[in-house]
Formats: sequence, structure tokens, C-alpha cells
Amino acid sequence: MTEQEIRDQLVRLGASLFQRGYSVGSAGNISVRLPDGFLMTPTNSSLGSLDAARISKLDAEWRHVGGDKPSKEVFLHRAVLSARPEAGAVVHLHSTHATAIGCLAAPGEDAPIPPLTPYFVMRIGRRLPVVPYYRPGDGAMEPAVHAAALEARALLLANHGPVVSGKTLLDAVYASEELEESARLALLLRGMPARELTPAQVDDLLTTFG
Ligand SMILES: O=C(CO)COP(=O)(O)O
Ligand SMILES: [Zn+2]
Repeated sequence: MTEQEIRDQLVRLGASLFQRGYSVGSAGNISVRLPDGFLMTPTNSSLGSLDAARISKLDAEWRHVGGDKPSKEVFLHRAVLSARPEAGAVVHLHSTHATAIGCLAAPGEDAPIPPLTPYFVMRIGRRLPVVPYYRPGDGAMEPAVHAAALEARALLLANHGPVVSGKTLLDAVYASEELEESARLALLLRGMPARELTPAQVDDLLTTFG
């Protein structure tokens, strides 16, 4: 895809997430890896009304080289994209149910959502580490996020929200949606004797689709 096509896709997918309530106000941010750097949603922008021409551009050293001022969460995206060379995009949301799990789970926990359905396992994997709370935009979070991203495709920022990587922007968006719906399901079934996928079923999914 050309950079222009990726910019247009970012606008479309941001609007789609916003319209369905996965993000509200100016919450959340998205980054995409390019051959010569990165695209990032501008700070204080709404995912619902991004302007393709004003999306921030950063060079390969994460210096701002074009468009509006980038998200204050540049450190967060840099931590994940540098830990996961195969990842092409990162989506950070404040989606309600995943954030709720990030308020219930203990920082350091690494599987706060049980493997209830195959698509959760296929899109998120076995681990979903919970990174301790940091103020939004605090660069001090970078080592903790980097360490978590080395072992998992997605993570939860305690009391803040989910961070999900994917091979492509579309993969990262699909995985973010799957994570939010899985969190919702986990909360709906809390305290009920829900049947989880067995370790053998999880292994089978990961070897077939992982
Ligand atoms: O989600 C956010 C902070 O965590 C939004 O911040 P930005 O508007 O700077 O991207
Ligand atoms: Zn946030």
C-alpha cells in the first residue's frame, strides 16, 4: 500500500472505531510503520474525524517531520514497535470493557482474560500483560511497555486502556475489536461456571493460526 492509501485507511478505520463507541472524545491513538518512518494520529485529535493530510509523520528516529503534533503517547507506540519488528501498527484505545479489566487486574498479571473463544486466542494470543499505571504521555512507561511487548502482541495499561499491535493496521484494528468484545464477555460471565478452551484447544489454535 502507498503512504496515501494507508493515510486514507487510517481515517476510515478511526471513524469506524469511533462510530461504534470503541473510542470517545479525543481518546486513543494509532501508529503505522512505514518504510521511511511512522504515521501517528495527532495529539488531541478524535479518531472519528481524522484528516489524512494532517496525520503526523515521524522519521525512522521518531522525530516529528510532518503534519500536526503527534500523540503524547509516542513513547508507548515506540516501545511496542521496537519490541516487535513484525508489527506494522499499534492501536491504543480506552474501550470500556478492556479498560475495566485493566482496573480489576493486578499489574504484573499476564492473562487477565481467560481463553473463552477461538478468535481471542487467534488475534491476541496466550498472554495479555498488565503494565503498571503511568500518567498518559509519561515517557517513564517505555521500559515497562517494551518488556511487556516482547512477550505479547497486546497489553493492558492498568487503569487506562488496551494497546494492541498487528502485522498491518487492519490486523491491529481487528485485534483491538476482538479484545474489547472478549473483555466484555469475560465481565458478563464473571462468577459463572463458563467453560474455557482447554490448553490443548489453545495450543491447536496457536499452531494452526498463530
Ligand atoms: O489516549 C490518549 C492518551 O493516553 C490520547 O492522547 P493523545 O490525544 O495525545 O493521542
Ligand atoms: Zn490513552
